This record gives sequence, structure tokens and C-alpha cells, in this order.
Amino acid sequence: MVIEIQDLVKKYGKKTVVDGVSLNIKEGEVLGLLGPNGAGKSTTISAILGLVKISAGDVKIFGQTLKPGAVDIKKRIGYVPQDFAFFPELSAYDNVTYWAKLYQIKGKDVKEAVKEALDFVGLWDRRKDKAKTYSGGMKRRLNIACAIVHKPDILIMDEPTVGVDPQSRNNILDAVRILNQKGTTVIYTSHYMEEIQAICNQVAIMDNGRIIAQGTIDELIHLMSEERKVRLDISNMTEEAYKKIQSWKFLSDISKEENEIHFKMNEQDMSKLMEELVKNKIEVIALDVEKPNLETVFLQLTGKKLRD
Ligand SMILES: Nc1ncnc2c1ncn2[C@@H]1O[C@H](COP(=O)(O)OP(=O)(O)OP(=O)(O)O)[C@@H](O)[C@H]1O
Repeated sequence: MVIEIQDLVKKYGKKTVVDGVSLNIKEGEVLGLLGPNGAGKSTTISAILGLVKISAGDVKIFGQTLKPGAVDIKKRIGYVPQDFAFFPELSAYDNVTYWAKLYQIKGKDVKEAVKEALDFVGLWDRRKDKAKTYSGGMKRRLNIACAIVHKPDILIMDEPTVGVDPQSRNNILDAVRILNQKGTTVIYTSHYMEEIQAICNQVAIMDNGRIIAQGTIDELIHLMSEERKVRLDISNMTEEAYKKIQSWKFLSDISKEENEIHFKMNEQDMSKLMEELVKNKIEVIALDVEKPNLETVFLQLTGKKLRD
């Protein structure tokens, strides 16, 4: 295991913000920590990085507890914080150089490492511009360049796409994929389930300081009940056809809106639905079955939306 978290608790005064989190992260994984604002994702990350004093539990990186002086372990970690961690008055080049030296890269290796990092995030051509002149997306990418200049084994990214344009967002997601293909283990927090679905092979869903579900995306989706929302668009809609459909016992929550009928049904009853439609000469123009995703998993587990 690269990271082992056992029964982690973090309290601020009487408020418990991380409440018994246990997580194991294997080498080469991209673990997504998904949860709404205030779920406790950043605090969990701060605990992994040794940035907060934990109230109870145990956190190990490469088998060791991260202590303030543990330079050898820290050199193997890259951290992209939620807030920008660079000097706005300095150029991108000077900012990344600062981080390279902080991570003890020496001599001519510095120039090479800085070029590689800035190239990687697509900022080499703008390297001489002051960071404060960058767009939100470019600032996020600079934050990443600063975090990867020393080629860490683990990259921890805390909501790295907040406030970015779609192009920078794709650039950031591609960067995670490429780094992971090169062997970097990644922890990625977000409240955007689309991002987590796009890049993560393991997901832990957090709410109110707890992990409420954990596994691969397929495993999490299988936690869902088999019931699906369905929309039928019917060409020869009549009162009689609607009454017929209402009489089918395998459907529930049936409602009608002009030619559209909405209902819930078990996915396994799809062939039965088809048979009944054909038998009753009900002509279907479109059939739409809602696909479950991490958002619906979250909704089912907590009764609320991710972006409430
Ligand atoms: N230093 C602190 N003192 C008191 N409460 C804190 C402190 N830091 C965080 N909290 C509280 O802990 C809870 C969890 O916050 P945390 O930042 O870990 O959540 P998060 O899931 O990362 O959310 P976000 O996406 O908003 O960052 C929140 O209610 C927050 O207000």
C-alpha cells in the first residue's frame, strides 16, 4: 500500500469534520474522493500530508507516519492545493524553479525539470509572464507544474479544476491520465462526478466526514437498486393506451405529459415491457432509460444532490 488511513478522526473544537475514515491506496491507482462542499475531503488530504494534527487514528505513507522533518517521503509527494500556491509577481518560470529548488533538484537538472513541467501543462510559451496575469485555468495549470516538477510518486490534487475554462479542465484531466500511465499514484478530490468518472479507477464517496461508499465505479453503480427511470415517447397516444400502461403492475410512479409517459421499472422487466407494447399496438418513437452514475449513487445513499 502507498497510503494507509485507519479510523482517521479530525475534530475542530467539538465539531467532528472527519469521522472514522479508513482508506487504502495502492500503487498506480487514481483514487477519487467525491463529496459535496464541507464533506471533509480537504481535511482528509491535510491529514495525509501531515498538515493538520489528527484527533485519532493512523495515517501512513510508504509505511511511515509523515513527520515534519520526513524529507525523503515528502520528496515523493506532489500536492496541488485548492488555493493557488505560487508567487503572483513572479513569472511561471521563476515560480516552478522555486519549487524545483525547494525539492532539492540541483544544478542543470533544475532547468530541465522546469522546462519539462511547464511543457507538460502547456505553459512553456507563456513562461516569462507573471503568474498574476494568467487566466484561472492557466493558474491552475501552473499550480500543477509546481507540484510535479520533482516527479513525485504520489500526486494529491484538491479540487484542481475549480473555476477553470473547459479547455484547461480537459488539459488537467489529460495530465492526470498521462501522469498515472507513467506510474504516478493519484488522489483527486472533486464534487464533480463527471471528472471522477472520467479519470478515477477507485472512488470513495464522502459525506459529513464519513466514507459512505467505496469501490470501483462499476461496484458503486451496482450498489444502486435495479429500479430505473424510463421515458416513453408514443406516437398513437390515447386515453385508452395510457390506461392500459397504468394497469401494468411492473411499472410504478407513472405519469403523462402529452405524448410522453414517465415511470419507474426494474431493468429486468424490459422484455416484458416490449412484449406488452407490441401486444397492445402502442407505437414507441423513443425510449429513454436513465443510466445510473455516481451522482445517482450519491443521491440514493444520502437523499441529497452532490451540489446542494
Ligand atoms: N481550520 C478549521 N477550523 C474549523 N473548521 C474547519 C477548519 N477547516 C475545515 N473546517 C470544517 O470542516 C468541514 C470539512 O471541511 P473540508 O474543507 O475538509 O471539506 P471539503 O469536503 O474539502 O469541502 P470543500 O470542497 O468545500 O473544500 C467543514 O465544515 C469546514 O467548515
